[in-house]
Amino acid sequence: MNTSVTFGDDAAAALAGETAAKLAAEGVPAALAAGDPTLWGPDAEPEAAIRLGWLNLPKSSRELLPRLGELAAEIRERGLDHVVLAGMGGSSLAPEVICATADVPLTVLDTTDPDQVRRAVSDRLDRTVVVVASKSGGTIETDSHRRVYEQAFRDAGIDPAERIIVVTDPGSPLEAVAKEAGYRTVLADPNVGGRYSALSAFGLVPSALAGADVARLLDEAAEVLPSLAANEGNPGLLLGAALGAQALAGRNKLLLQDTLSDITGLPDWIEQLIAESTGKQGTGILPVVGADPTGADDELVVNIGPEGAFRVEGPLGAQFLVWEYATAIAGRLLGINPFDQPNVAESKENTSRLLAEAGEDPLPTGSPALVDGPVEVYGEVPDGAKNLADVLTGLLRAVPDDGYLAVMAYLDRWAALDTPTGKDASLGQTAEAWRAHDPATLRGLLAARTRRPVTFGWGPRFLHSTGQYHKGGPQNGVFLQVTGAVTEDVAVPGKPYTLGRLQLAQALGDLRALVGRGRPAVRLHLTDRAAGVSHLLAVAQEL
Ligand SMILES: O=P(O)(O)OC[C@H]1O[C@H](O)[C@H](O)[C@@H](O)[C@@H]1O
Repeated sequence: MNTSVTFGDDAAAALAGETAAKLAAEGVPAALAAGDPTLWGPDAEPEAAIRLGWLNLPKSSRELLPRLGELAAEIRERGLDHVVLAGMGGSSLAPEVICATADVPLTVLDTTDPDQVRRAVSDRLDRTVVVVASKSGGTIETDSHRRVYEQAFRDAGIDPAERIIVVTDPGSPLEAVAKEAGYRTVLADPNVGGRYSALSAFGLVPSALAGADVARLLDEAAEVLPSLAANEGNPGLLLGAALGAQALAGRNKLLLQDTLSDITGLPDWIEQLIAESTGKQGTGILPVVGADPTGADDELVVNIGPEGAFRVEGPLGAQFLVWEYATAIAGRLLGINPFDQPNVAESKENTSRLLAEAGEDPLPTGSPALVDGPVEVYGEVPDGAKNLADVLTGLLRAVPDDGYLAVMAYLDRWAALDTPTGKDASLGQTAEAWRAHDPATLRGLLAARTRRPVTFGWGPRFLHSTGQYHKGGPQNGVFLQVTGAVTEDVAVPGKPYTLGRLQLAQALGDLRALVGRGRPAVRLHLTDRAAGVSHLLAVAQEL
């Protein structure tokens, strides 16, 4: 199956073509194919030297296939048909797309929300196998999920060693834990960064266990691989040239559309790849998922699939590789290191500090600037703001001409599915009821009231994705956090914090990093989650 990049208009095609030709004249495709770490300048070289393994994965990951086949057969034989993946960012976004595209069920756990974690843990525990995936082996969310599941299995009289499978880098603290506990472990290629790991053990292990055809994925990637070494007919070069050159020309908001392709949810994966790779040193490309084009000057619309002017067509395995390649190329054009994420650590450190300093006391939330029904508003609100509508209007007004509004919801992603719909409700009515209670609906409501891009992220998931861009990219973002009261918390065995406390500390830690940069940022706290979401959406609707 062919992989192609198509441009809608002559100007866009010419810009991409000229830029690609220049890169080809500099020998970039051959150098990248040979794994040359000098392509991003001397500062990036040490990191690039250990981050180009993704170019070999279509071949090297084949070695994993027999083991994956065995593991999948084993869990099937033991009747374990509920696969849970605990992993953040690069350790879960690819399997989510792979499994959604293959239409096989996978429960992804990339949250600290107590309700959402409880929802997963109380679902078919007797038939559950948990893949604990972390490259560094030190990610706090994933560590917490492992601890919560270990406890839940023990409480149910199940030996965790029969149910937990670990994917990590050789030598990580998680590998040591797994060895000690007797967990089956698949070690990943350490020369591949998290967000470039779709075709590594991180992408393949959970997907294979869930029933996706991962051999086919590698075939699809292997088919496009030879073209990535070429100066002509190289879709990765052309896409990267387009993304980089367009961003340099000011079109640095990348609207990702998923229309009529056979692939489900690829924009969420691209979002992390592009935002974390390019959003640094005050520059970068902001991916915007789920938005309609507004025609603004800084907007670049790219479609996955056969629709639209500027589009990338090809099967999922090839798309992964082509977008990774394109991101590396765009990084070179933007003059940044596409393999590090220097500003992600800052929020993590703030979170740890907040937890350590508070001890057993409540976290330092401050007092609300105003209260509107079930919504408390924290942070700087516009002068004279009397209610939530004034606050939202103020935030929208604060977005600069070249900026964006980021909505970040630290809530249960699936809570809207609990909305009672009545047993005779049609599919359409049910979907409408869910939409009306889904915090993600806020994105569209606010986007309808501004010409600037509005992004939406679930916290803490986005901290491992667009969070890097928010803090490291151009400082023109305006930020709206939503947190919610916790009525039933989840303990993290062996740790002094609960999930609810960790979640709030993550929100406050990131807020601190944003406010510290002088960015307008407000936290809305829902004292009653369901009522708060309804109120928030009703107010946004009426703006
Ligand atoms: O796989 P892990 O080491 O647990 O990392 C998971 C994620 O967290 C980090 O914060 C990075 O910013 C991401 O790029 C990474 O994918």
